[in-house]
Amino acid sequence: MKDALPRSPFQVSSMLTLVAITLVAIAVLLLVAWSSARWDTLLRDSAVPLDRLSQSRSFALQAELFTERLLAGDPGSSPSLVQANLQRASHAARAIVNDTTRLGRLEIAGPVSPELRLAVGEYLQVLDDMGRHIRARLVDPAQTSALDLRVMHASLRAAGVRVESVLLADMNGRYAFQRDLDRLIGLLLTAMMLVVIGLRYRASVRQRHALLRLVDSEARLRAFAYAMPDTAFILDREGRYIEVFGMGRSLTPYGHERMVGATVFDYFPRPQAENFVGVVRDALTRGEVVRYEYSLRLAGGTRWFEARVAPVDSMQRVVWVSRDVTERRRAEERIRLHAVALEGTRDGVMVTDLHGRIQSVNRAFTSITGYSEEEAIGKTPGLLKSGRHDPSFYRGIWSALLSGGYWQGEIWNRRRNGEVAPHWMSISAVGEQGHPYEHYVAVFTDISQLRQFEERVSHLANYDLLTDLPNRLRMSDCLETAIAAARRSHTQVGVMLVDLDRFKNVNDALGHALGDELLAGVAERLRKHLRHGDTLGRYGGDEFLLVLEQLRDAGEAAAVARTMNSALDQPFLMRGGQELYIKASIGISLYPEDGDTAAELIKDADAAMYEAKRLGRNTFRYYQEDLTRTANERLALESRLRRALDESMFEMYYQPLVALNSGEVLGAEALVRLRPDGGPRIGPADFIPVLEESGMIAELGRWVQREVCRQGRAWLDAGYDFQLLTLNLSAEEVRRGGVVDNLREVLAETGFPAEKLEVEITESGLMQRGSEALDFLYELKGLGVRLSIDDFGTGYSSLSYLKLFPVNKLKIDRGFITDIPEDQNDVQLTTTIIALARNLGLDVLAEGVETEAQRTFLAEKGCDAYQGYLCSPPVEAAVFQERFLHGRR
Ligand SMILES: Nc1nc2c(ncn2[C@@H]2O[C@H](COP(=O)(O)OP(=O)(O)OP(=O)(O)O)[C@@H](O)[C@H]2O)c(=O)[nH]1
Repeated sequence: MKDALPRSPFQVSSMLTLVAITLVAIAVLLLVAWSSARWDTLLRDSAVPLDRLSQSRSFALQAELFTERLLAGDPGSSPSLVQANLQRASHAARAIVNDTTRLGRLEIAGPVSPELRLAVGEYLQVLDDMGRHIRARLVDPAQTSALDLRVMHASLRAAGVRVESVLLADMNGRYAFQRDLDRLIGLLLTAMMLVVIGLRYRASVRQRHALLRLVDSEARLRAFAYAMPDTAFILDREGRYIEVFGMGRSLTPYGHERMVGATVFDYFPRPQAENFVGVVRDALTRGEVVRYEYSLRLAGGTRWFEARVAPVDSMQRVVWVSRDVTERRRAEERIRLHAVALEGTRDGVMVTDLHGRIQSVNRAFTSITGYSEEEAIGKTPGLLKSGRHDPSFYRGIWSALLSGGYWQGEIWNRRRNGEVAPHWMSISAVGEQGHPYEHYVAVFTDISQLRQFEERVSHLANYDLLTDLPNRLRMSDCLETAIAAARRSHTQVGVMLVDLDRFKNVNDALGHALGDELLAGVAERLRKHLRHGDTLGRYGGDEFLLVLEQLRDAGEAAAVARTMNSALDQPFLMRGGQELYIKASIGISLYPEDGDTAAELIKDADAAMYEAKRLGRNTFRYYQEDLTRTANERLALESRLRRALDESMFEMYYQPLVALNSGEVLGAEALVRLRPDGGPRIGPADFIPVLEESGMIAELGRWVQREVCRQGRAWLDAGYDFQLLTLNLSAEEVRRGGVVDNLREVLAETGFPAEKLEVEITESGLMQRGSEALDFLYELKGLGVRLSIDDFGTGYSSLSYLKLFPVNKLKIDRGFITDIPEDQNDVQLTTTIIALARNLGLDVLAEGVETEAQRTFLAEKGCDAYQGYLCSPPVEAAVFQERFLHGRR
């Protein structure tokens, strides 16, 4: 599109000047025309009166002449002719002031001045006198002589001269204005000439300036064109180089001076040259700038150019500005390759601004995290928070980025589907060189598989392939750790080496494969019998190592050894259907007695194991001989108790509970005893701890509850009434759970009234369970049974707890009663416990009352009831019934 140029102020003023000059010229021409017309008029106005005057004088002279000729007798003259001439002379003189004469279309009617009118009047006067003189001469020539006529004529001439001078004076006046007018016109013409000359001069000066500016501008443009970094050509439509500009011309393969005049066909292969000419013609045809990209083979290799081809319409030429875009194309290519690489990489990439807002993510980000680009952009990386790291972890990342601009490490992220996975992440702060940071770029890899692999490798390094048990290396570490922990907590660690007996025979007889299967079976069996917190490993060959932590005493290790031995009692069923039996010999060593390093303890256990082998296998041995003996005794007791449980060798004894004020037997405390079985006598104080440690206590507890309720029901059914039967719950029994359920079941089954059953729990047992005890007691209480706290005073009851416990009774431990009333401390304590119970609204019963003095003391202090030898020791049910229930039927 061609734009109309706006008019410059210079053009506008030039035009105004031209118009003004034209108007002035027209005015001057009009003035000239007017002046010339006036000149005509003036000349005519001046000539006509003079002419009339001259006619008048001429007619007067004629009249005079005809008079003389008539007098002289000339027949050609006559009086009428004289008269006619006189009249004509008079008429002509009058016409000077009165007559209007027409000259063509112009009417000459000069203004008549009074001076003229006066002069003409005088002239007519003289003419009249002359006419009279002439007529008088004609009548009487003697009277009036020719001289008279001559004199008259002279008067007439003088009057005529006066008229003439007036006329000339008039004319002079008129000529003065006309001359002024002519001078004015002359001045105007001169001024106009000067203005025109001035304008012409100014125009020529301007033209010169414009030319200079043009030259200057062209020089600038040329300098600019030469200095520009691009290459520019002016080409005609045939592809001929008209001019070459620009610094970039050095990039042209040919010296540009040489190029001018040549055509593109001289330098480029025909197809390419034709393309160039095509572009030139396209630009010319379309009349607009055409863009065109092309490449040239130059000395340094192929280079790319981007051309803008602009038509110069009027000349049928184009300006071809060509820029070397090789670097840009390479940069673009690099960017494209980077983008492709970024999109193609398996690493997740996330770019955030400095506030942590995600601005861009790649494809791998989406595949690793499950979040699409749209979902991620604008959010913060908090999107991926797994909850596995505490705030200080993230603070650490930020402080590393802010101080060093870089962080690298493992981070757990959450996928969109909620899965949590470990990622190895590097975060770098990035920005243009020399500028502050603008973005953070986080690159991360999902290392779940690597972790799994590492775990697998670590598993392989630490675990045995066949049995999947920790291997020797791992077990040594594990033992070291256990020793360190035991050292801190002052507890014992048991080390047990389990070596299969005659395993070689299995291999030899049945083959290695079956041996392997058996080994795996043994590992599985031993693992099943592990206690919580113990660790089993394969130490090598057919040897297993067991680390027992938090060991209370040596006996506990023996119990475990027995469990392991008996775990192998059952045959192993092989895949092939064979049943195999295998036994093991076990060596035990203890930390800290036998050593305080893993190596030492294992060596000791090994020695003990060889001892067990030597003693006939399928047994265990401590590293220290006497420990083995004690353990054996303990094991013997355990098996005796086991048998007693299995064969119902336990029985219940009942000790009466007596009201202190009335002496009435209120009921009995049921106490378990072991029936004589041929072995040494053994009381509850000895067997209850063993039962507790071996876990048999729960079984015994269940039996006791059932037996007491059964007996109570039987007595009630037989018509013996009593207030209550109490039974004991061991703290271990409570810990193992199931008491409430069992009791509920027993009460329901036996039909024994819950309100007649009292459950005693030791104070220390309750305290061990802390706040859980409260829940337990309420559950128990919910059954409707009574609750009492046994051995009160021996623990460290918190009063606040005591207030909360839903108990009915406190039982004062026998230890406080024995020395009453002699021991003042005991007296004081017992008195306080009784007062405390009263204050809390609880019943109070004293155990172990053996003397009357004790009974009296307790009665005085307000104790409710007692039990003890003063009334009766615990007795068999039948005896109790006989002695204390009979009278109650
Ligand atoms: N199948 C199988 N056998 C193994 C493996 N590791 C060790 N053994 C074999 O286990 C046997 C261990 O023998 P020993 O413990 O020395 O002797 P033993 O026959 O068990 O007899 P005692 O230990 O003295 O009761 C050797 O025959 C070893 O070859 C294993 O991974 N697979």
